[in-house]
Amino acid sequence: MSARAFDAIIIGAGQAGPSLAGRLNDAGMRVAIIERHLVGGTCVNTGCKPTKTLVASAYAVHTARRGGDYGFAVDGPIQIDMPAVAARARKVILDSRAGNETWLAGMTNAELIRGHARFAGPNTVEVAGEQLTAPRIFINVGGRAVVPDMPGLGDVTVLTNTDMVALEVLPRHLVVVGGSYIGLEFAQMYRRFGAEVTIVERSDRLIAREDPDVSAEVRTILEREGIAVRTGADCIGFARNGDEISVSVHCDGNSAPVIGSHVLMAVGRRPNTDDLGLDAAGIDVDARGYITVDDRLQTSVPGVYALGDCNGRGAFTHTAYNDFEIVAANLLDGEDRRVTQRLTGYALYIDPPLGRIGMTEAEAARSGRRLLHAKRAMTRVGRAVEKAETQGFMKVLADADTRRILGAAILGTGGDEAIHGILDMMNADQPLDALRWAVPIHPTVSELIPTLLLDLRPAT
Ligand SMILES: Cc1cc2nc3c(=O)[nH]c(=O)nc-3n(C[C@H](O)[C@H](O)[C@H](O)COP(=O)(O)OP(=O)(O)OC[C@H]3O[C@@H](n4cnc5c(N)ncnc54)[C@H](O)[C@@H]3O)c2cc1C
Ligand SMILES: NC(=O)c1ccc[n+]([C@@H]2O[C@H](COP(=O)([O-])OP(=O)(O)OC[C@H]3O[C@@H](n4cnc5c(N)ncnc54)[C@H](O)[C@@H]3O)[C@@H](O)[C@H]2O)c1
Repeated sequence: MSARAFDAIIIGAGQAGPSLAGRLNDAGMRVAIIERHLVGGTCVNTGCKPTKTLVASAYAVHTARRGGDYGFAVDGPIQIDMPAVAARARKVILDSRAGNETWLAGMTNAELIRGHARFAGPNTVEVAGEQLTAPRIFINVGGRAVVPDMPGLGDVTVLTNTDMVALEVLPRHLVVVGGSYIGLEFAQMYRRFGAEVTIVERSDRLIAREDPDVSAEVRTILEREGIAVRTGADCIGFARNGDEISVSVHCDGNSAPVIGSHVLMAVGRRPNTDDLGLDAAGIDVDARGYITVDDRLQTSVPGVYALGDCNGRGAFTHTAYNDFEIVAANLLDGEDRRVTQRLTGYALYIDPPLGRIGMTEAEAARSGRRLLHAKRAMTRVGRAVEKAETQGFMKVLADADTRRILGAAILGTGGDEAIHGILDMMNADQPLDALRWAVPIHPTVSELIPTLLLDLRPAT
């Protein structure tokens, strides 16, 4: 087997790899970046980008159906052209992927190598019949959908996010197993495209990592659109039912199974670390297969780093990108950036979206702090009223002694954007009082953030 030496090897061209290749390339290092499938990884090809494109199509359809709320009528039922909807998502994927490929091709010191990479030793990776060596290796291999061994699964065909973003037909009835980010986003968009939709969730509430009032409001929003929600599903199993699939939900024997034409499995993701030869390099993983890293993202082997979803320290595009920023700043800019300095915000892209940052109420209560709390319904937000999008609420939690915000949720129109006002304040480590004289723009959702902070009262 031939061997080549590089200054750095990057495994995976997802959300951290290409940006890191760019910085190392600019620093004059000879870089190999290895990709076994599609440049851009999950976010570009089967995750954020196609789903948010589909969410936008579904929003447009939904708004058209609500014409009466805005003073217009559409002549006849709204016709959905699913191949055209899918083609729009495909174009966004292909443009983004091509942009990434062109960017990589323009890096004069970096070489994109196509193939599956596997460690042969601490400094050695095998790919496409070659051995590559480098003193620094960066693992950015991401993850994939979990399809657990559930009763009857071998007898039916189920879909994952990868299949869903390429679907060109409208399911008669989509059964979504898993009521968290992936499940909820697909459930609402397919309901809006016209499918019957049932969500089957094992926990006793949807998106169970959030506070119970968030879960309850999300459920109300989805049920209002005609989505059936079956929580506390203790007996999920699958069987063929003619051309369709029967999904059992409860063990009690009284509740009917759901008969669906399509089933989406959205019960979590697992890291792509099982076929990477990590043993050959002595790189440690945890019980769930995530690569163990220190605060600067170095693995158990000096010189080998793990970035993005595969290190279990984040599960978002912005956390993968921030991993790149941390590693690049430490290696190239003489900084000392650490992952524990990161405040992770995120959004759930149902409509209206949920913007989130910091602690939930349960986490804040466990912290033992004296808490302040404020909540405001979106019916009391002028911008939401004007847009006729008044579902949801915004709420904030603060520490009564330090007067720092601990966490916030904005479940409402523009919540994914407005949450940044709070996110930025938390990052700047400013007290609540810093917003006392802020003059936000009217009419916005953000303009209610200072008002919300003035409403803070001791939590009961
Ligand atoms: C349906 C869905 C919607 C999402 N929506 C959002 C969202 O709205 N916002 C958000 O922040 N996040 C979202 N995410 C999460 C986001 O996509 C991931 O957090 C992000 O892509 C992680 O980036 P990464 O670089 O760690 O891995 P990835 O993007 O998965 O990239 C890893 C790359 O490594 C390659 N690879 C793996 N193993 C090897 C190997 N042995 N050799 C060579 N190459 C290899 C893979 O082919 C892949 O290209 C979503 C995810 C899904 C599934
Ligand atoms: N908007 C976003 O930023 C966004 C969107 C989609 C995905 N993502 C990322 O993708 C990751 C995965 O999302 P996800 O929704 O697949 O997973 P998840 O881990 O967030 O939720 C999995 C859900 O499935 C349920 N579940 C787990 N095992 C089950 C089983 N055996 N049977 C029945 N139900 C079961 C859980 O109770 C949970 O509700 C997220 O962590 C997120 O970071 C982010």
